[in-house]
Amino acid sequence: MDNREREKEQARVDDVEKQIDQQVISTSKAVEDAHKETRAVERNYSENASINRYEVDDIAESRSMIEQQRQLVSRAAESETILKHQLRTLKNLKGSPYFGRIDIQDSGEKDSETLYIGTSSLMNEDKTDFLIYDWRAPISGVYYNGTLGPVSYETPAGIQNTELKKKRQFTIKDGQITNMFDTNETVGDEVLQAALGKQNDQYMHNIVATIQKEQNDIIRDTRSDLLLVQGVAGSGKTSAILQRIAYLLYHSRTALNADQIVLFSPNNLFSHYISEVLPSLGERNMRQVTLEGFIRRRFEGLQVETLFDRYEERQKPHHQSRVVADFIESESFMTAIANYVENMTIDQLQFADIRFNGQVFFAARHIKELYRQLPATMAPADKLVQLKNKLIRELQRRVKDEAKKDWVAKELDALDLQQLHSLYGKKNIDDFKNEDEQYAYLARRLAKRRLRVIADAIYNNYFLDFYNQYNQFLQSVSIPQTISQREWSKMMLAFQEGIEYHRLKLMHAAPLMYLRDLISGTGQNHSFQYVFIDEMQDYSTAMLVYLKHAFPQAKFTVLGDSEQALFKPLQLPEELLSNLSTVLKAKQPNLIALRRSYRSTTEITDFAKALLPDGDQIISFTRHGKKPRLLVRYSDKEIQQTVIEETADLVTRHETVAILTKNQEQARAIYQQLHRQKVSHLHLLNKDDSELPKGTLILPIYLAKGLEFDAVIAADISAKNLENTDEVGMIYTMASRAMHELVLLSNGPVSEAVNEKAGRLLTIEYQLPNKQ
Ligand SMILES: Nc1ncnc2c1ncn2[C@@H]1O[C@H](COP(=O)(O)OP(=O)(O)OP(=O)(O)O)[C@@H](O)[C@H]1O
Repeated sequence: MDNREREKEQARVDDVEKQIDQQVISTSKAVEDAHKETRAVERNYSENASINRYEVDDIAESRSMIEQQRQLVSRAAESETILKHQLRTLKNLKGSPYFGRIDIQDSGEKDSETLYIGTSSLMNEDKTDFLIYDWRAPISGVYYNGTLGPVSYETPAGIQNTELKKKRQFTIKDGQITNMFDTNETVGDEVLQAALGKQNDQYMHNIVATIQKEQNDIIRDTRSDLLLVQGVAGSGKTSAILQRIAYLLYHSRTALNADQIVLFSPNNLFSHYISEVLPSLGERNMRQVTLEGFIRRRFEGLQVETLFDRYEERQKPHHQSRVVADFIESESFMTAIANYVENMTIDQLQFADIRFNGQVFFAARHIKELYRQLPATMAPADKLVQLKNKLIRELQRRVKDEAKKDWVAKELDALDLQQLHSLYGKKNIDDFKNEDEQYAYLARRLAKRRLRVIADAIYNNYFLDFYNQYNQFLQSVSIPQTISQREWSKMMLAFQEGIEYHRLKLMHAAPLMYLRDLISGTGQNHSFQYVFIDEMQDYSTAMLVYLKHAFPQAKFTVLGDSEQALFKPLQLPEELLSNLSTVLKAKQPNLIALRRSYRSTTEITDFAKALLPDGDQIISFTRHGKKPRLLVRYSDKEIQQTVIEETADLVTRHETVAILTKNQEQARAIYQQLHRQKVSHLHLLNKDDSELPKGTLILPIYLAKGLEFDAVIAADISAKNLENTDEVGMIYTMASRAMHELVLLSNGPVSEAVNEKAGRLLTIEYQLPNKQ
């Protein structure tokens, strides 16, 4: 491109930067004024709200005045928020105001129109012209999707046609164009290469400037109620869905807010890693939850096995039979639960005593009797509400009786002055005729206070024993022929024992939550509009059924890579979509496959894909680096020495070096070795960590899911070490975390997962066994 063109573009950038500067000044001033205004109306409001509180005549008048004032306060606060948001947007644009330009010509028009595309829209000061178009605006779709020539794009008014005459890409840094060229491709490889060649960062970056066509399809899909993204490691699944969230928020400003979107992320490290993407696009973060956090909140007081526990458990040679777990985690098991609840008789319902001070307060038999008195035709959930009302009324009556009991008298005697004072509430000693009246009052108050635990128990359905109920269900459900009665009984026993010790296996979580919700009519949240699930291969079908039940109004976007399933068999994407559509009751399912892998160098991706039987479908991105190395050692001592040497070498070139292990125990052992060597910036990560520091990180592979590092050392891929795991999935996942360099270590003979083809893509170094 000639220099004149570049100068013209630079002049435009200069001009836009100047306008941004001016708008930053005027908006900052406006923010300041708005803030003063908010403070003023707030002050006014609090003054008005405090006067006339006692004169009855004035109450109505002052109420309406206060309401008016309240509206003023909220309006003032709202305009302040909007201005602050504008200021943030301007600051985000500053320095790098846009990354794309399209020239389009509508039919019948003499001239073409030039539009510039950036992370958000910007108008000139007098609001007559768009200086920058938001990347999410309908017309911007053309930039990502179209090749030169006739193109169409979707608008709220329908499909529009136009002709794309030019597409230009820019890299602008600190207000200077550092790179610019015209292209006919989606986004030229050159810019993408530059973006991918950078060092890994503590936070994931947005990819607006370089979104690829298939990713754009994911981002702009607003029709599907189930969008399944099956993408190979490093293909930008996570990046694309975060952009998708930004897109959805932009397009439904009035109907959707960030609180109505929830992302199930694989672990806390990941949540932290992606937390800057949406703010960098001027949007608020959606809610994030890990499966563990979601379950923990629903089983208070119980220690539920986590995915991580389960990974560790499954590596042990004699873990529990998969057939039983597969059945419990299946859709048909959940259907059996629904049928069981629907046909349940009163006699099958498992009521429990509600106890107080070590004694039965409401006996299970009594509660059942109350339940029996309710109309048989009433829906179970309604019946439960009625039952609770009855119990609460009875509790209120019994407060009086309890107040006369000894324990109340004893407790009253033991109260200090301050406690006594608080017990009086609004009354004081002069309000009572005599001491008896005063005592009766205090006793009632105290009894009521203490019995609040019973009210809570009623409210929380503690009078139903869901564990026992589930146990009954396990006894009654018909089991498939593949499972022997012995295996089934063993599992039931383990379940009961677990409950005794307040422990629950993860496989029981979804069915138990479902059973509890269906009986109690609770647990559903209708306000969520979108649920995103990352690393879906970690979710059982039963859990997905439960999530659909828990978020009945939500559209689902589900991401996964079955190759990274560390313990599950592969499933074809189409088969998966069909299963998921049933499970999630989808009417408009859609499947998008991502085959191009962006994260790693060509050499690393080529090795990783050679491990897979159907790896040929993966397309490596052309960005070259060193061949991955395989270092084979034959003793613990030598392998330890190699870890130390390789780490020392890699940290000279990279900011983050991750040593990935099979499990936490091995991670801890390596940490101790390196710690003794005084390796600096050394971090051992575990599942409760939520920050991703720079330096040398040691972590088990299941915690590295979704993350990426400049360099990776796979600590031990020997056949012996990876026994009892899905060796291919394990090595594939480890290798695909590396952006620039990969070193594989093996203590003894290498796992057979590294087949001949994969082996040829490595630089292999053997150190012969030490014969001493
Ligand atoms: N269009 C793009 N432009 C620039 N970078 C991209 C693009 N797509 C993906 N990347 C980069 O590739 C890397 C991998 O992306 P991401 O983590 O979203 O992939 P993923 O499919 O979720 O990976 P995995 O399943 O292995 O965790 C990230 O560094 C991301 O920034």
